[in-house]
Amino acid sequence: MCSRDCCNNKGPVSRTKEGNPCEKKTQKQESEIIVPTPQSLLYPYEVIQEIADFIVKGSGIRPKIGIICGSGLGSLADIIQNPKVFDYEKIPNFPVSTVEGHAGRLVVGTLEGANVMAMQGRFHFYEGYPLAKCSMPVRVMKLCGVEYLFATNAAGGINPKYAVGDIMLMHDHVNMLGFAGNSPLQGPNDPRFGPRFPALVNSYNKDLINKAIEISKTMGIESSVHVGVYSCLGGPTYETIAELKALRMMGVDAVGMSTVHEVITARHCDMKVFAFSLITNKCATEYSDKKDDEASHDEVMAVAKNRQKTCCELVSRLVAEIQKTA
Ligand SMILES: O=P(O)(O)O[C@@H]1C[C@H](O)[C@@H](CO)O1
Ligand SMILES: Nc1nc2[nH]cnc2c(=O)[nH]1
Repeated sequence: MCSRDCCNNKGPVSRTKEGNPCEKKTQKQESEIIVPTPQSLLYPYEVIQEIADFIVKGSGIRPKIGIICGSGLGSLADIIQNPKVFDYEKIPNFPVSTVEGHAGRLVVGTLEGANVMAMQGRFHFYEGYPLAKCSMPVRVMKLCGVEYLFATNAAGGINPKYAVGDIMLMHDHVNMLGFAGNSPLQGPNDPRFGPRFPALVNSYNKDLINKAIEISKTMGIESSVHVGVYSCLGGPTYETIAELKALRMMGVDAVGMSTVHEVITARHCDMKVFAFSLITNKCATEYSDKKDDEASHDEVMAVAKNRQKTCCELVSRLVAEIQKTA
């Protein structure tokens, strides 16, 4: 609210580059101008290092594989042996999870003999966090020693061949937030993390995709496992029919609200990436009055709960493969 008697503006005073137009500019006011912090400066290297040291010292483990649990897939962290659990609130400079199905804990331990750390709860853009904050834990993983990122998510299936409960191994993405000029790497680049202009072709490790396909055959689930393209939108709304049609025309097979900025951050610091979507709902691409066509978080959570055993087995077996060849 503007406090000047001369002013009729009773709304919130917005501090733009030009300042409040109804106040005379003074020297002091110039210094009050708020310039948004570039995303890359939100978590400087030293802060990430501090968080990583806290986790490595606190757990006594240097993890090689980092796992991000998607909505309703927190059980991927429950299978970790000898777990050392860190609540996000207790980790210095860590955000908190605000979404149902994302517990807000970091679990460090072993899986199939490999040292791993898992985020039971990720951060989303729609929670109000900038992308660099959403993907900051990936950099923490890197400085903890992580070489492989496993990112999982719940997603809507746009490809008409996909059924609810299927798994889509991600082999590429369409970065819709990036199209709009938003990136976790926006701002000055710190070369200790990676290069100014990272390439993203081959972001999704082909060997790991092939291994996962082989594993799906031994598990007898190969007919419900696909390889496809994921796209991340800002959320929290699910998509309109027109948006889904447009995404399908662009070659997108599954749509969600996460993962892409984590993958960008991981590739920037040269981590090997494996990612999959659990198809929790089918996205309608034609107009109809059916209530069934409406996505809901309850459905997402219920399907994830039903399929968590399969997802856990796929992840454990792939970790075992990596450990075997280490
Ligand atoms: O964290 P993920 O991407 O798995 O969660 C998806 C996107 C939203 O957070 C939520 C919507 O139901 O599921
Ligand atoms: N954007 C988006 N995210 C999801 N997460 C789970 N299902 C969906 C969906 O249909 N759309």
